[in-house]
Amino acid sequence: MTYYLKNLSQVKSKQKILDNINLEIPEDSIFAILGPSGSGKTTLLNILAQLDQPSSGEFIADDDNDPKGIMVFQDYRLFPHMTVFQNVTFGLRMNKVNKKEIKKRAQEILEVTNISELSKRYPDELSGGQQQRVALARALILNPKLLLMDEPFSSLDEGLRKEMLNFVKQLQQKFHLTIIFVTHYKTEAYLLSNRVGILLDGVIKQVDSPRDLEQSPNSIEVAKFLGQSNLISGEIDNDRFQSNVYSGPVETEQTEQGQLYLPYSGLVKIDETSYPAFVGKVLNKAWFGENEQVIIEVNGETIFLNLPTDSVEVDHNYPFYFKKIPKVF
Ligand SMILES: Nc1ncnc2c1ncn2[C@@H]1O[C@H](COP(=O)(O)OP(=O)(O)OP(=O)(O)O)[C@@H](O)[C@H]1O
Repeated sequence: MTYYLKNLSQVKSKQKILDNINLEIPEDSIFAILGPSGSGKTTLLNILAQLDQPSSGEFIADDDNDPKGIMVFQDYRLFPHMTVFQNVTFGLRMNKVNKKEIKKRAQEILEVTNISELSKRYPDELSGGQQQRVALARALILNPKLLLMDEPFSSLDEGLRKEMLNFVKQLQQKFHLTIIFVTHYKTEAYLLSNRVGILLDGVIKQVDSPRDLEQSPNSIEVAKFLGQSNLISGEIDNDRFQSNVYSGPVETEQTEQGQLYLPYSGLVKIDETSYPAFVGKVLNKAWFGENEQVIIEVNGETIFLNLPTDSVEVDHNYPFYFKKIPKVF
């Protein structure tokens, strides 16, 4: 089965919040939607969960007349006066499923989500991570085909967030779920999914793998939103770029002026390739694991790069290379 978002638009208070969204999401996969605050992520998920109607367009599936996602909310939305067991089984009780079946399903789901021993506690007796597991269990017990996750881990600290992301990946594989996960954290989107859609001002600007997004953003808006890149202004003459940092061939649609896109990671290397970039002096570097953030000076301009640890030394000059012909927006 494949889910299709076709020409989806949403207008509220005469303001266009979503503008002609078209997406194809195969079942048994995780699709991440990455966008800043206010870009329309929640508005989109509300439509996919049938909590709201779009102004135009449709959400359909080729094997399901009435596709509807189950939401897991950012703020958990647990019922404070109910125990974990009562929260998790709420949907089944509302659907009048018999008690024996409820108990059996609850046992399985509580175990899978590692909260069996918490079943008698109330939400205010749980940590944020535990509450999020309860919210997940409450959704999973309904056997959803499509799970919609709205920034579910944004209030967790970094370590726990990574743990929960891994957990979601495991759940996806175990239950063959289709998950649409919205977030404004790039690392969350990249860790979870190999297919990420960038939502800016209600428009899906690009859908690609994390690597392709980083190495080949299709617009300066996407490049700026992804951050972690140097943008160098210069002149263009016959597909050749002229600037203080780099002068040479580029890939561009601009004709007079543009900005050279140099992401911190991935495009500029110290290893020799066919595309010489520039010579720079290392001013400073900061270690973070296998990579270092290196600050270099090129003809008076400062450039940030992530390079393999110990590949350069402070106060030395090095020739740098591009992996491929760089892009100018
Ligand atoms: N009912 C409404 N009437 C008018 N404007 C609305 C309405 N609902 C949302 N908006 C506006 O639509 C835009 C998108 O809102 P939405 O909540 O979908 O964004 P978001 O990407 O989920 O943001 P966040 O990450 O902060 O939750 C915002 O500018 C918001 O103010």
